[in-house]
Amino acid sequence: MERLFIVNEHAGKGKTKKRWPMIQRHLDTFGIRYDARFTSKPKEAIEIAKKAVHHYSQLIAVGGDGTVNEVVNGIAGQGTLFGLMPTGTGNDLARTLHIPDDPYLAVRCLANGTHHPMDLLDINGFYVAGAIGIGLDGAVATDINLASWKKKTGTVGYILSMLKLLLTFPPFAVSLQIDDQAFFFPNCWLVAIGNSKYYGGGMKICPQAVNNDGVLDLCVVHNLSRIELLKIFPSVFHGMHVLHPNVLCFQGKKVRVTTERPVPIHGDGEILGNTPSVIVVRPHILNVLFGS
Ligand SMILES: Nc1ncnc2c1ncn2[C@@H]1O[C@H](COP(=O)(O)OP(=O)(O)OP(=O)(O)O)[C@@H](O)[C@H]1O
Repeated sequence: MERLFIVNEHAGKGKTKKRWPMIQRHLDTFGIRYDARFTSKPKEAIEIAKKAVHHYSQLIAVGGDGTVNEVVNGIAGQGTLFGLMPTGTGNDLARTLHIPDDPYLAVRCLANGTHHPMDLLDINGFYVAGAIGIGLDGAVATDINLASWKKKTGTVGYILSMLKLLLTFPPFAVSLQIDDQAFFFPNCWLVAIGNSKYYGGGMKICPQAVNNDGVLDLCVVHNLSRIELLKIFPSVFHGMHVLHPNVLCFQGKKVRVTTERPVPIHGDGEILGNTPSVIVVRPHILNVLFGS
């Protein structure tokens, strides 16, 4: 068998459970033969994917960005083709790869089989397909992941967490070593490192990021009052925050992040511990199926 679908029925607050039978019908319509495995607990998709690379030439994640990152971590560097059916809440990688939300159109993309190599971010041996956030947004991700009702309410939970942390999270001093250049920001809110443009369900945090250019893009938000930060926040959905003089963009291949106190890190919404940290771009390490 050529294709394995790894299905997280818990992704998308019940959406995946409803969508999977539709996806199956469309797969039959297109005459696509496949096997399917369902995850029974968090992180299991990594193990399923690791074993499946020996038996399948294509692995397709059915879920959101959490499921995507788990499958990606099981297959990166193995040459196995990676595809996805977006049935999660945020679906940021699907947005980047132009894979439609509609199950019929998503299956049609898969049937067309257009693929290209893509870069990934490597943080302490863990791969991230979209973007990493350090500081304020890491604290927001932590807050949401700790309160399951906030996860369930989606955007409402996100906005409530963001407002709470905008009022309470203290800025931090950060040293960045980007390749051979050193920077210091004494009053920083967040450092985002993008392989792709999006995180957090459509926030264009690193608008210049291209996921197959062999470089990582950084966005540093610093030296703003809480009120100013609140004011520029909506502009991130259009990537216009980078026009503000206190939002700085950099590019590189490797970044070392050192902070005066440990601050939280997330990768595509999953909690990845605290600083200090080193993030490296791994060029063309994953072959991905994409839409038109
Ligand atoms: N059987 C399971 N029971 C509970 N949780 C699971 C199970 N299988 C996987 N998970 C976890 O579900 C979490 C959420 O999945 P995922 O991120 O794909 O969906 P989402 O949060 O709705 O979408 P997005 O990340 O795009 O917003 C993942 O962290 C994954 O580890």
